[in-house]
Amino acid sequence: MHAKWSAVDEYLVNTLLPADPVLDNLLLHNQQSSLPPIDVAPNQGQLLALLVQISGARKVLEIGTLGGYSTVWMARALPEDGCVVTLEADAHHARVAQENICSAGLNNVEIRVGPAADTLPGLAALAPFDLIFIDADKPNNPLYLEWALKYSRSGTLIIGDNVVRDGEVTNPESPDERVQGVRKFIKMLGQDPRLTVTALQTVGSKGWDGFTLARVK
Ligand SMILES: C[S@@+](CC[C@H](N)C(=O)[O-])C[C@H]1O[C@@H](n2cnc3c(N)ncnc32)[C@H](O)[C@@H]1O
Ligand SMILES: [Mg+2]
Repeated sequence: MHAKWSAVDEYLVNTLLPADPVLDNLLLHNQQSSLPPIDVAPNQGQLLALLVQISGARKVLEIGTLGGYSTVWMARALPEDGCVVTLEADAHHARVAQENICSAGLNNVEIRVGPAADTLPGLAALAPFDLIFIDADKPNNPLYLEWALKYSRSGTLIIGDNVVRDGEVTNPESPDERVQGVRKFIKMLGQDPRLTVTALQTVGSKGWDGFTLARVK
């Protein structure tokens, strides 16, 4: 089944998305730098870019940079005065991301290095953000949602990545802390009267997963 999911993704990406040597090189550089291939898929990157544009976002906050693949998708979609602030705990990942962002010719991205729990409190002066993409260590998703809400305004979009985890998200007894973090995150989203929220499962080149999409009322 997975082979077919990947084949469909390949077909859709090749048919719908323009060839993009900058992003191809970015992924190659990530691979050569031994980064894990856990970036969003190209069609999901394009979805993030579309969400930036549809929402008219100018200020984007990303939690979890890796090599900056999703960062570049969002940064490119911004208007001229827009910016992405992206948080990364791993100094090597952040260095590779910085190189990738320079190679992509972008000057609207700021990487803050350190555990997001430590760097988030320093972003108050930049808030509110218009779009917040949560894609880091999943056990901390509940904490990141609290910060996202603090740094939001009416209309802010909050996106949570990798919330299905091969279906394991339905298992309340899961010993996996990432699953437990995501389960608590989803419960918080569902119970928060400030949010309109949905979630979608996805299959494709990245397996079986999904994301949440919330809008602050
Ligand atoms: C799934 S990857 C991000 C993928 C990226 N958003 C993309 O799609 O191209 C998660 C990243 O979060 C980082 N990370 C893990 N724990 C973190 C923390 N406590 N604070 C900030 N970043 C963290 C990891 O080092 C990793 O680079
Ligand atoms: Mg992800």
